[in-house]
Amino acid sequence: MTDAAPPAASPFSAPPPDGREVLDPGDVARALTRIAHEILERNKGAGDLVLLGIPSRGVPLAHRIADRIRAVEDVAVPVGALDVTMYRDDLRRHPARAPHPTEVPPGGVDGRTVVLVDDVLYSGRTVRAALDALNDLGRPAVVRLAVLVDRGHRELPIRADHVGKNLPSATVERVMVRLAGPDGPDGVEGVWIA
Ligand SMILES: O=P(O)(O)OC[C@H]1O[C@H](OP(=O)(O)OP(=O)(O)O)[C@H](O)[C@@H]1O
Ligand SMILES: O=c1cc[nH]c(=O)[nH]1
Repeated sequence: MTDAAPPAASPFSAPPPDGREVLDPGDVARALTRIAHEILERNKGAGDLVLLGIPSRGVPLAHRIADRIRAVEDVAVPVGALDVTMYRDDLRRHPARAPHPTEVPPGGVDGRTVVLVDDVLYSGRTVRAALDALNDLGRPAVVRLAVLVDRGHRELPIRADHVGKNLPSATVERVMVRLAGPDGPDGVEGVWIA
């Protein structure tokens, strides 16, 4: 007999029949507000900041963080979109992904503090692709990463600087982020996929 520790608790550790809400609209709003404040603190203000959202949900999230920064500092931080489709390392396995437009704000990224924004951080492969995509746009002074949810299970040495919520999860789960507008009310759901 062994004294093995029980597996780490997961917020959705039993197979939920229809998914389980792990963040509600208020949780999402508070997480985005905190991320905006953290970005400002770390950058000592909004100077030279550029937010680049990774499609699809990273783009509206970047705009929402920028709205919060404007409310605090009265500065309109440039926001753009960074498509990573052609930089993915699984392109051969999943060639049918539709690219989204990359939109670089006027002023570009050279010498700026670029904050990449995405909804979920999991293996880290999307962020790896984003760093390659960014490299083709210019040379930022600093690149940081903000995510609404970090669910662990990294496959690459990548970490986020600003995390809305750390959600322990099992690999047989999928974390689904819903954003007000296209997806209904804001929320984060854990869905059992095995
Ligand atoms: O860390 P990773 O393992 O790369 O996973 C995280 C990525 O997975 C999801 O994107 P997905 O490719 O599902 O596309 P979507 O944004 O259109 O949902 C999510 O939006 C992140 O971009
Ligand atoms: O659970 C996951 C894993 C990757 N991407 C997501 O959006 N959710």
